[in-house]
Amino acid sequence: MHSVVSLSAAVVATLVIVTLRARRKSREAGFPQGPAPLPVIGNALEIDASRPWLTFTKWQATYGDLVYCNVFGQDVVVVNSEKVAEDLMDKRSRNYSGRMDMSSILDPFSGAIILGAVFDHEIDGDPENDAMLQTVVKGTDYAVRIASPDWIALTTILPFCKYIPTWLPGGALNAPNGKRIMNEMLDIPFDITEKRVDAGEIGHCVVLDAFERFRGTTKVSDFENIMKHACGTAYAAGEETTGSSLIVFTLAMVLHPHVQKRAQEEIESVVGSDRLPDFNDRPSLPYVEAIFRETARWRPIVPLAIPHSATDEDMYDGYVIPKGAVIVPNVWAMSRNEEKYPFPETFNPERFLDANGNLAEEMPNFVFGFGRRICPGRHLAKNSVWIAMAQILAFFSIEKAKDAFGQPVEPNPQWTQGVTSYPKDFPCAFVSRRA
Ligand code: HEM
Repeated sequence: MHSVVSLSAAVVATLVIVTLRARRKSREAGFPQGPAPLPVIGNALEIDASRPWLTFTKWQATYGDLVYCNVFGQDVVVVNSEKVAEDLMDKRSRNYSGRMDMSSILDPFSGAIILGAVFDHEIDGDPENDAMLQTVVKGTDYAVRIASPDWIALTTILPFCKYIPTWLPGGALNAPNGKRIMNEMLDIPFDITEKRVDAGEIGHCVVLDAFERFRGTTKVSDFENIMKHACGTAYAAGEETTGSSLIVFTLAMVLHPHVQKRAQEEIESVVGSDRLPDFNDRPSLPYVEAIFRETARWRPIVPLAIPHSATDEDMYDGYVIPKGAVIVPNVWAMSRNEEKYPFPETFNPERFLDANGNLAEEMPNFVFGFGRRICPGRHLAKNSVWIAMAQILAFFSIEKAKDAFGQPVEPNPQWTQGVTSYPKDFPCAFVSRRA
């Protein structure tokens, strides 16, 4: 008994000493403040693997806008405010535009949008039998799953999990199988589109534009490979984010019928009910615009953006940012800035308007990231999400679903976990407002 107690005491004492040393080391190195790391694993156990932005936002109260932590030996610097994010990632973009060495995971997120815009592809008939759609959906689904924080954490600790055969439980994310899925996502849409380009059957789209400008020239080396990656990632990045924004919007409308009603009244007074709103109406629909902005702020769909990395060591505000550190823009914390957005948990489009109902507060552009890595699809997203919202509001009322007794069902959705965060399926009803 005695020796067990002494052994435990020795282990505890050793852990305390190593922890204190690790903390002293990071203080001496001049890193920003942060929680004390444990040996080897650093702060990994303290971070909520499924919603890390909540942990980082909690740390902001204790350590401020720039927080240092360590995850399995990797330096991580979390940026919790828009100002610091702009100072580092916009003004010193050259140093903070690297990505972690995770390109096989993240590349699928660094692309453009929707099959129509990229490939001039129309989904004809049954989506289940649309080869292009099915290939990219499968690829995107795989990419989203392997980029989730809990899968990354698990495979960092137990790398063999990536190789569990597909026929065993847990084998759905088998890496060689995933590679095949991802290759198909790159090859199949491109091959289909190339044939249509050659047959002169294709309308204006990203691929046609690139073919006209670069095919057969020396301006781009390895044209086919670059095009495949650009187009494959295009769908992944565009579809997931645009769709997620509309799901958040749907939830907000179900939960806030008075907001929806005011938007519909605005549309009716400006557009009437004989046609749908279009882009020319946008400046005359400030309340719809405010809903669009508040949706982006209320539940940012990419709560930690996509981490950057520091190319070289840097100094900021007296702190050292180590070379190679992962820089995490905590978009979630920025959206919870109470000075700018009082009662941030409340969905309140009026916060973007003045007393006369005119737009007064800018679009929360931080939801699109920073610096050289800022989302290149943001202009497209700002238009495609807005037009979808405006036309849905004009055509439908989004209401609570009713149960078997005709009683409204309160939505209480679960949220997806991963690079993007949005509500999983929840009951609601789209009721047509037009005969
Ligand atoms: C509401 C919709 C969208 C949101 C909230 C969003 C957000 C983001 C964010 C936060 C990043 C990371 C930026 C950073 O690292 O600082 C990003 C990257 C990216 N987004 Fe978007 N995005 C949206 C729509 C789109 C669309 C429609 C496209 C394509 C047409 C797109 C293409 C990309 C690409 C290619 C990157 C990677 C850029 C790079 O690594 O250099 N996004 N997006």
